[in-house]
Amino acid sequence: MIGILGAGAWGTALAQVIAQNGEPVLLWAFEPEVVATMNETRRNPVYLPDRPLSDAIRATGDLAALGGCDLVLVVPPAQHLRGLLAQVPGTAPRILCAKGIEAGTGMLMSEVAAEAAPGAAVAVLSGPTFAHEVADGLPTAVTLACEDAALGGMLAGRIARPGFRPYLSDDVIGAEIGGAVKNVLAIACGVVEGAGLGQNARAALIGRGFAEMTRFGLARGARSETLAGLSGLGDLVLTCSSVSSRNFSLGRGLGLGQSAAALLSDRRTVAEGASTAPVLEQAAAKVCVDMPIVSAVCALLAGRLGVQEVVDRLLARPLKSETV
Ligand SMILES: NC(=O)C1=CN([C@@H]2O[C@H](COP(=O)(O)OP(=O)(O)OC[C@H]3O[C@@H](n4cnc5c(N)ncnc54)[C@H](O)[C@@H]3O)[C@@H](O)[C@H]2O)C=CC1
Ligand SMILES: O=C(CO)COP(=O)(O)O
Repeated sequence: MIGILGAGAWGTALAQVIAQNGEPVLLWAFEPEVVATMNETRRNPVYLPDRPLSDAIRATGDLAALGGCDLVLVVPPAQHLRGLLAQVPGTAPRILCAKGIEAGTGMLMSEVAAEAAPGAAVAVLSGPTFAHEVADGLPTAVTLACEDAALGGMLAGRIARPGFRPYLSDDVIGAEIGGAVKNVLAIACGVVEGAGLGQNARAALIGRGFAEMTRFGLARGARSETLAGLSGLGDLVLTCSSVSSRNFSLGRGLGLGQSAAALLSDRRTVAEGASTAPVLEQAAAKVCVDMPIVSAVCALLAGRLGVQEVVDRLLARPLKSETV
C-alpha cells in the first residue's frame, strides 16, 4: 500500500492519480474534519473541491499508520515536513513532494529528511503540476530524482500512470532547488501582473529569474540540465504564467498594493515562496550568489520597499553580461 502524508491539494491529487488502477492509498490529513469528510463523502472540499475521490483512497489522522506502507509520498507544507516525517515509523522509501527550503536551517527537503527519517531512502518528485489538473487526469510530466538509479526506476513504475509521466534523474539537489526557487520567482511575476508592468517585463523576469536559479543551483552542486528541465524551467514557466498558482496570486495582490500580512493572514492554502524567499536570500549570500529578484521579493514581503521602489532599483542595476 502507498501512503501519502498530507491531504492538501497536491497530496489529494497524487492520491487520486495513484488510486486510478485500484492501488490502495492511505492518505494522512492534518485536520480531523478533513479525514472524516473524505471517508464519509469521498471528497476533500477544503483543499481539492468538486472532485470525487477514488474508493481506493482511505483517509487517516494517524501518522503511525503510514508505517505500514511500503512507500510514502511526503506532501506537507515544507515548514512542517521535519516534524511530521519524524513521526512516521519504518524505513520504507519516501518520495518528497514539498517544494521549499526549511526556515532556520536553510536545508533542502532531502537534507531535512536525512535527519528526520534516517535510514529511509529518499527521492524527490517535482515539476510543473497544478494539482487540479493532475486530479482531472490531464497529461503531466514530472522529474523523479533519486541517487539510486535502480530504486528510482522502481519508484517511477509505482507512481506512473498513462497521464502522469515521471522522467528519471539522479540530481536530487537540482530537482529540489528548481521547485523551491521557482515559487519565489512566481511571486515576482505576480507582482508584474498586478502592477500592470506588461508581458515584456514578465518574460524578462522569467529569463533573469532562471539565471538566478541557475547561479544558485550550480553553486549548490545542481546540474544545469536539471535546472533547464521539468523541475526547474518547466515549473518556472507554469507558475509564472497563471493565477492558478498560489505564489503568483500572492504576488499579484502585492502588485495591486495589498500588504503581504493581509494577503497571508486569511488563507488556508500555502504559498511556499513566502517562507522560502528570506531563507533563500540568506542561503544565496552564504555561497556568494547574487539573486536580485529574490531580494526584491523579500523586500516587498517584509514591507521594506514598495513596488515602484523595487522596480526602480532593479532597473537601475549596472548593465552587465547576460551570461550566468
Ligand atoms: N498544489 C499544487 O498544485 C502543488 C503543490 N506542491 C507542493 O506541495 C506541498 C503541499 O502543498 P498543497 O498540497 O498545495 O497544500 P494546500 O495549500 O492545498 O493545503 C495546505 C496544507 O497544509 C496543511 N497544514 C496546515 N497547517 C498545518 C500544520 N500545522 N501542520 C501540518 N500540516 C498543516 C493542511 O493540512 C494542508 O495539507 C507544498 O510544498 C507545495 O509547494 C507541489 C506541486 C503542486
Ligand atoms: O508547484 C506548483 C505547480 O507546479 C503549484 O504552484 P503554487 O504553489 O504556486 O500554486
